[in-house]
Amino acid sequence: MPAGGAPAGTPNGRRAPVAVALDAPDTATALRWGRAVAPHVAVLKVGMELFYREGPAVVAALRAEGLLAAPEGRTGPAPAAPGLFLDLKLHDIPATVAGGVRSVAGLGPRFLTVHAAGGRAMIRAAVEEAAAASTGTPIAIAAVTVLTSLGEADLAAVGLAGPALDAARRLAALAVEAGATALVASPWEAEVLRNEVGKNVTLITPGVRSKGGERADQTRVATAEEALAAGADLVVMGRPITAAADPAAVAARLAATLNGVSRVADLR
Ligand SMILES: O=C(O)c1cc(=O)[nH]c(=O)n1[C@@H]1O[C@H](COP(=O)(O)O)[C@@H](O)[C@H]1O
Repeated sequence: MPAGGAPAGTPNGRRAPVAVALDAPDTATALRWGRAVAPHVAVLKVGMELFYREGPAVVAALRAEGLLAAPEGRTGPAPAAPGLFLDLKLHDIPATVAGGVRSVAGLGPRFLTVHAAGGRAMIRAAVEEAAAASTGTPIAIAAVTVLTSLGEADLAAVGLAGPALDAARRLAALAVEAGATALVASPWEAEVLRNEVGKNVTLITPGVRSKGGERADQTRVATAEEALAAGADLVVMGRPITAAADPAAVAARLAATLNGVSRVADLR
């Protein structure tokens, strides 16, 4: 049992560097999934489907059950519960984005997403507001580079100069320069981005699937092991876990497999 009395997610007591996307239609479903996976993973992600319907109350409900760490910060060498990844993908004029950050800062997210394509001033506004409004654990502004659902033809269709790797590099550099301390990209870009932004930026990769697994709407995909080996700190997984017959078993298996692969010991 790790210090702090947290349940052991992996054989050595570390939580796996996985953010489970709770893309649930309601709080009851999110709580059910959260109970199943929280003992095994470092982060729970609340995104637009759940947050638009349930609002801040869903975060309070997850915390009330001990499924999310308290916003005040660490209580010991091992986190008592997963951290909150609030995935709202803010993308608007700087003042509006700053207002959005201010409105959710009290929820104590460990990560909060903005679209890097919103530009330097917007990202800087988010970063500054996050620093000013944080009430506990610092909020990392995570800039989403090129969505993992997009392929090369999609980039061309929206007028984003590709290939995806170049677009991700460009957006990552801009975001880090504007103060973002986390980046979201596909596993395909992880190695290059890691080399370019250094080790102090948290690299988050969605688009994670098992070998031959159902891609659904994802395009630039790899396995969790591949993503971590390429330099990711945290992999995001939703449906491969939450749509499984037994999400707890899938999360436990994943945690056991990833134990030892991760670069960061107790991400949260
Ligand atoms: O910001 C994200 O988390 C994100 C960025 C991205 O480029 N691609 C992406 O899939 N995501 C999120 O990661 C999760 C992936 O879910 P699954 O495809 O079900 O594993 C979803 O909640 C997406 O909103």
